[in-house]
Amino acid sequence: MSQKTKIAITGASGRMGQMLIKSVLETDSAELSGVIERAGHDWVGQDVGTAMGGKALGVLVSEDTAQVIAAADVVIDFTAPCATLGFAKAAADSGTAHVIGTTGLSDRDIADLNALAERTAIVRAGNMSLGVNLLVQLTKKVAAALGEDFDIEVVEAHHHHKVDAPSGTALMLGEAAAEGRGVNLADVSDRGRDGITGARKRGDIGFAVVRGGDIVGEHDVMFAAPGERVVLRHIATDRKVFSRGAITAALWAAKQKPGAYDMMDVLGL
Ligand SMILES: NC(=O)C1=CN([C@@H]2O[C@H](COP(=O)(O)OP(=O)(O)OC[C@H]3O[C@@H](n4cnc5c(N)ncnc54)[C@H](O)[C@@H]3O)[C@@H](O)[C@H]2O)C=CC1
Ligand SMILES: O=C(O)C1=N[C@H](C(=O)O)C[C@H](O)C1
Repeated sequence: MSQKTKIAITGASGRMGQMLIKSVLETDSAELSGVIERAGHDWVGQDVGTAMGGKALGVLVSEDTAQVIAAADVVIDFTAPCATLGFAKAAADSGTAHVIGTTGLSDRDIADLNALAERTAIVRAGNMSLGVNLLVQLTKKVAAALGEDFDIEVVEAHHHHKVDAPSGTALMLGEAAAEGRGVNLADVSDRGRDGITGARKRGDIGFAVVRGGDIVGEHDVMFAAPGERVVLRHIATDRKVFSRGAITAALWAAKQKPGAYDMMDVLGL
């Protein structure tokens, strides 16, 4: 019988942390080897199953990042940028593969993660769902096919707890559109319209952000020309789509050499 992949989860009490724990438990080829929460959190020291309101799982919530990560084949991390960098250092030190869903990372954070990926496999994506990664590919193709007569706007909507904007997914879609057009997103990105902005600049890629209620995650890429519009849309209604993608990435990452990977590598898209 082949051995199960040992998976550790960070941010155990979070919206995604809890969803990821459930997804690991539903995966026959994986076992939950440990869970981490930030130091001083109420859940630390409790059985994670009972902390989540269910039956005991025999896994205690730990604040000992290095120990939990070293004991795992792969750590899945959907938390916050400052925490993710610390987890990545621990994962590189122990050679544990690292799947990162955290968004809001700065260019500097990403450069630091790429350096750490020389020591272990890191899979990072602003969205781990199959549908969004397909949408990224479609966006690149449509942007390459349509010229600058089509203004590109990325519109995203999320729940009122979300702390970063535009979403990681919106930025992935913007990057894909820019790549399809053969331009750098940084040169054409328009992220903050307010007041007398002047007319839209031809070739810009605009971003618009909605925050409200319990919206799981919705993304439109609009190509708007005089007389017609093409709209590519993804709507997530259940966080399971992200956690299932992350488990697929984790099982894949555990077998990879050190390197920086994304969901396109995992899914072969
Ligand atoms: N890539 C993807 O497919 C997806 C990414 N996300 C991203 O995942 C992240 C988390 O989202 P949610 O679960 O909704 O947030 P949340 O606020 O519900 O949970 C965040 C978790 O991180 C922990 N945490 C925060 N700061 C920490 C620190 N300094 N050290 C240790 N732990 C810390 C918190 O205690 C909490 O358990 C966000 O960046 C979000 O954008 C969310 C869904 C899908
Ligand atoms: O914070 C969220 O909830 C989500 N974050 C990711 C993002 O920033 O794109 C992915 C998903 O849309 C949900």
